[in-house]
Amino acid sequence: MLAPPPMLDDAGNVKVVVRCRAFVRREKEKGTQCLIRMDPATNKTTLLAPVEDTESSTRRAYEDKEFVFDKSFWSHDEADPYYAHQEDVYRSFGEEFLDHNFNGYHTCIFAYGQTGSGKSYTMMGSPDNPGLIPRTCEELFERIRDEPTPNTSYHVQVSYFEVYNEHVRDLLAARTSPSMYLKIRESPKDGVYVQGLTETEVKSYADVERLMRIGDSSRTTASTKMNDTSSRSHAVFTIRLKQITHSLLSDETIERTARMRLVDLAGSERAKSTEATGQRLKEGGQINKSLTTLGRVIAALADPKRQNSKGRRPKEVVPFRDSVLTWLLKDSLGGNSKTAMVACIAPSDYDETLSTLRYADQAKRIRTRASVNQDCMSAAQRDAQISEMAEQIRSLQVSVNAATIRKREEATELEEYQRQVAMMQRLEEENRMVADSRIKALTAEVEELRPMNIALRSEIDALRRHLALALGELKNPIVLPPPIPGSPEIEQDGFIRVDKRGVDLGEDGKENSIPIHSDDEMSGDDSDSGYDEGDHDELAQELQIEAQDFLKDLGLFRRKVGGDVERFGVRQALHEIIGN
Ligand SMILES: Nc1ncnc2c1ncn2[C@@H]1O[C@H](COP(=O)(O)OP(=O)(O)OP(=O)(O)O)[C@@H](O)[C@H]1O
Repeated sequence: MLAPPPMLDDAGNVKVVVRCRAFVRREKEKGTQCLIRMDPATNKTTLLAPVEDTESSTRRAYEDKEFVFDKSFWSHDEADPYYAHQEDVYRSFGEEFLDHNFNGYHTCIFAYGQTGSGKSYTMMGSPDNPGLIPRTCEELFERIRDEPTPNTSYHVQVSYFEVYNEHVRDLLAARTSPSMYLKIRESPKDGVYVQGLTETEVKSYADVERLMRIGDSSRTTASTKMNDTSSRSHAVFTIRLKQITHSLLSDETIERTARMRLVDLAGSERAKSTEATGQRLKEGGQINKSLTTLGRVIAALADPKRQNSKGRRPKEVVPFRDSVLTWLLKDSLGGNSKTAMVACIAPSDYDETLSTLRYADQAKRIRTRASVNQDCMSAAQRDAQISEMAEQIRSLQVSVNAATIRKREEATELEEYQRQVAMMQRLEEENRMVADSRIKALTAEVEELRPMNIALRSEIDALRRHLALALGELKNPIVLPPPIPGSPEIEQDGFIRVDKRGVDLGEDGKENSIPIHSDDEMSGDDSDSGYDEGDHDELAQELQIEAQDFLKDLGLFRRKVGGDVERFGVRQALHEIIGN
């Protein structure tokens, strides 16, 4: 059978208890006066005005202050019959809060007080005197073992983190350098949570003890004037209890999830008392800042105007987000949680103790509205949920597979691309090398052919000059003086036999070169001479045409040589020409 059905929505005030510790060695040595009186019967706590210090220059009027809380734990004098041991504190309300968890409520217990006032002692304690956290965990497993609800399976998870200098650090994760800080997120379903926090499944109290040791050794502590092992951070230990009960009668499944938050806050401190400097002073500043924000949150939540707003939106916005601590405790202080505050006080410090008691007095006016975190599901609904989840898993599997294939394809494509790029680079390099060697070969060839080219040019020039002369001679023939009679060189027919310097002389009367006449003959009737001016011009014209053709051919020849040199290189061009 399931546990008796709890009230599903339970509004109630934050439970506030106060605990006064014993003198520590430092206080005993100083012979410090005890300023606290407690009446366990009425739960009244009185802060006594200190006996005036006659030597002090500042004269201040102190007065006794009285406060009533849900419980006053007198842990000052062990000989006192009302002395509150660790066990008493746990039995008084720790046990009750564990009941709430088994009923499906979220709970939160936080210890508040000045530095060295006994918060860590109350929450964690020592191996000989375990505090609220180990006792709660131990009893949780005892109950699961000894009084299990029939047809119920239990799942317990533990997480442990600290808020140090406004950063969240996982105390169950291996320490890193530099420290790895976690982000805070908020969702409509889960409320405020720490993203990526280690949540370890635990099966026994021994498992929890091991995790507590790991977390405690990782926590940031330091020695100050007020406390040898002062916590420099707020530590949040969370237990998540899930109970799944299946009723065979109705074939229904009931799932209850409860979260227990056990918070050991860093102590408020005055730099003057702790004599902190450097890093310790900075830490102290951050601690005080977050505790001041917690004070403002408590004041806003405790405001009677807010309490009476009855569903209307209260005017003042609670500054939860002003510090990491208050943001994380948003649910515990102002929402779905049953919450308790343990105000720890030192017996001797009037101002600090008064501040703590005022804080606690305000907190007791805060009302929270806790509800049972329970899901009830019929077999049909459960089956539907299972098949819906199976479908979701299937579609996720498909997208994971597709992503894997895509990734693989992308990798192959990338490989191919890189291969192609490398090949292109290789080809480019080879091309460059080929071009280099061609340039070298061409340069050598050009150098080799240069003298031949020069010789050809000069030959062409000579030919051109020669031609020009020949043309000039044809246009303006040389007129020789009339022959001297009796000269052996002049023949009867009036023709000159040209001597060795010019044309072959033809004794035999064979054809010689151009006939040359005397002036007289030329000026007279020339019909008999067989040669006249008209013939001359004709011949000149023919020669000129021939010469022009020759020049044209020469031009064509040069262009062809130029083209071939361009196409085949000099040597090949020459081959071409010679071949032709
Ligand atoms: N109820 C108690 N009985 C005996 N000794 C106690 C008690 N409470 C605290 N002490 C001792 O007082 C000293 C300071 O306590 P503790 O470290 O718990 O203070 P704290 O409030 O956590 O300090 P801080 O804020 O600097 O971390 C410790 O030596 C602790 O053993």
